[in-house]
Amino acid sequence: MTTNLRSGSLDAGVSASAGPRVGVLALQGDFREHAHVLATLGAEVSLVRRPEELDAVDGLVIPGGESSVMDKLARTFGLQAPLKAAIAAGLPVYGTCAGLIMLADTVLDAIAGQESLGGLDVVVRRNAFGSQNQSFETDLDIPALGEVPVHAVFIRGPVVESVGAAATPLATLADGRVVAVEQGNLLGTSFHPEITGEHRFHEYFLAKVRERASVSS
Ligand SMILES: NC(=O)CC[C@H](N)C(=O)O
Repeated sequence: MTTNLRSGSLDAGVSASAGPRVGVLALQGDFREHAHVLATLGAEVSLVRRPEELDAVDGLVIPGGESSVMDKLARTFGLQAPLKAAIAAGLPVYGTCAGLIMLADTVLDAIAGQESLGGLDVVVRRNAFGSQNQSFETDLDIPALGEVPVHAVFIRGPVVESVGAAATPLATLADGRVVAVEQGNLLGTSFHPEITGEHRFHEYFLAKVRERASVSS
């Protein structure tokens, strides 16, 4: 895939404007797709690979990808501790798929030594729906996002096996399994709105970012 994105900034093409400053963790995974959606919605988007790039944003998206790799790279790049500190300090963070795994307090079926950042009071199970060729799409009723169902694509996604007292389920499959959760400034989905043209999750997240940016400015 060709791209104009570089660390810490977004080149013309997906133009930045005076919207809220939102970073996308760009260690691995589909960070370009998130950057594109966020820029389309008017955010001032930057890619985050270094602690100082994290300091410069009012919100962060952790993309889909491979959580065990993202975890390793976060530690290698010295980002794990700053990310944990930012989450604890109330930075709005939205994680999709691997990003949800990164935000979960407890991860089942992790690889040996895999760590999450935590923050979301949930237990998630990796690869809960099977392998890549068992990927599927479905429509979800998500009242918090309006009456029109959300088209959701699952690609080796995690399921939220239990939701602790601090977190709230936002979406469930027909069989009752939880696939989207919220906790204060944290948002996580098992699926990938960034690849379906569905912008309501990003809009919902940007509202949190704007609110926090206005309170802390
Ligand atoms: N699409 C995805 O982000 C897949 C997540 C991946 N299975 C993981 O464990 O991180």
